[in-house]
Amino acid sequence: MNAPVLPPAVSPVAARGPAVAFERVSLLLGRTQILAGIDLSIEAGTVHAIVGPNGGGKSSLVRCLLGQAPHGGTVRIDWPGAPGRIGYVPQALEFDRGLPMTVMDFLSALVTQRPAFLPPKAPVRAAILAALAEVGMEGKAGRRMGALSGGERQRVMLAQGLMPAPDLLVLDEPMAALDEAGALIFETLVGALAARGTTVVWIEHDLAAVRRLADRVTGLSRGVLFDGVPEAELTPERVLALFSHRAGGAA
Ligand SMILES: Nc1ncnc2c1ncn2[C@@H]1O[C@H](COP(=O)(O)OP(=O)(O)OP(=O)(O)O)[C@@H](O)[C@H]1O
Repeated sequence: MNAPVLPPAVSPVAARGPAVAFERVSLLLGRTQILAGIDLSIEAGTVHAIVGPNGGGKSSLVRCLLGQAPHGGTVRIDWPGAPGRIGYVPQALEFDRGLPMTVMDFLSALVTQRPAFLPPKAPVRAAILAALAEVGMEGKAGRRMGALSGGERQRVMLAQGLMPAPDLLVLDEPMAALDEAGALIFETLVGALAARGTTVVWIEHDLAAVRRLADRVTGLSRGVLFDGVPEAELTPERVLALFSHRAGGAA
């Protein structure tokens, strides 16, 4: 029998995610200073939320973390042992309504090395179906990506971030298009990942969800405006100051 290609989406095996350190991180795009002097520590195995106004640099910060932006300063990912798996759920993506690609095609193209549109091998197919079930998308593997609703697409993106279970999970506004049931599924998944020691870096606008789920929260608007435990940091005054802060401007 072939060894399974992918472990279950969320395995109960104890694991520890990495710590992440941003040291004097800056990002200049054109003449705009997107990030300036970011010093930030994300502890291993914590759920760490990043909040802030539109354009404040949250997605840019995670692009620096993922090695996708030409930043200054240092980003360190300190793994407890050998480097583990990084999962990434990007901000909502649009798909052409006519795109002839099913949910199964899309996920198997992302998680296997096989040419797109070839049916995945049985263990991969089983892992994809399990991940879809975890995000409440059972029975929808044959649907076209272009025919999904925004929330369904978001659930598929979440499923791909879980395959296989990540040790570091980076989420960019994962709840944006989710309905109440989807938000509940998301919260349950984050709880399960936190319980297995995954480090979760989570960009979010829903501050109530951040209060419920996050161990720590950073307020970001070009620089770090606050950083700490949500109950202590998310005071009405801090939130008002953060969201009225004007980020960007010429360097
Ligand atoms: N490739 C780019 N070139 C120039 N400017 C960019 C580029 N990408 C992003 N920006 C600018 O960088 C700033 C920060 O964008 P970013 O997407 O990081 O913000 P954000 O905090 O994630 O915002 P939102 O909450 O709206 O998603 C914005 O002003 C944006 O216009």
